Amino acid sequence: MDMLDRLEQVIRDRRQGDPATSYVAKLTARGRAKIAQKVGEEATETVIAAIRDDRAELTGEAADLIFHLLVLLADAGVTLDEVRAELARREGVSGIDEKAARPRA
Ligand SMILES: N=c1c2ncn([C@@H]3O[C@H](COP(=O)(O)OP(=O)(O)OP(=O)(O)O)[C@@H](O)[C@H]3O)c2ncn1[C@@H]1O[C@H](COP(=O)(O)O)[C@@H](O)[C@H]1O
Repeated sequence: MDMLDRLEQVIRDRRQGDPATSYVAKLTARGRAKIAQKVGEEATETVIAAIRDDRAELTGEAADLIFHLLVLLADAGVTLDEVRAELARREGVSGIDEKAARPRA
């Protein structure tokens, strides 16, 4: 089990926790739109750090982005293994295009 798998498990465990003591529980209680908004904010901060060429800031913002994306995926019931399977599928797609990259329903 790698770091991301462990974090995914912690997020699953904390979702129904006490919002007073758990950030995951607090953000989850605010609803899907708020979680998605946070992902958008963290993505923007990641982009800004990359454009500024600030390596340390980019690393921190990337961690924030991945964490919030995992919270969003958990809320939507999408697992990291499903995302891995999609990426693995694309490994076999030559000259990937938008249609080929889109997950199959
Ligand atoms: N990786 C993280 C992680 N990264 C960032 N954050 C929190 O994300 C929040 C982001 O701060 P912001 O100012 O953007 O958000 P905010 O203060 O809620 O303000 P709003 O914009 O939402 O109104 C901070 O409170 C950070 O502490 C995280 N909180 C938790 N984790 C992991 O999740 C696990 C479970 O956390 P709890 O649910 O708190 O137990 C922890 O053990 C960590 O491994």
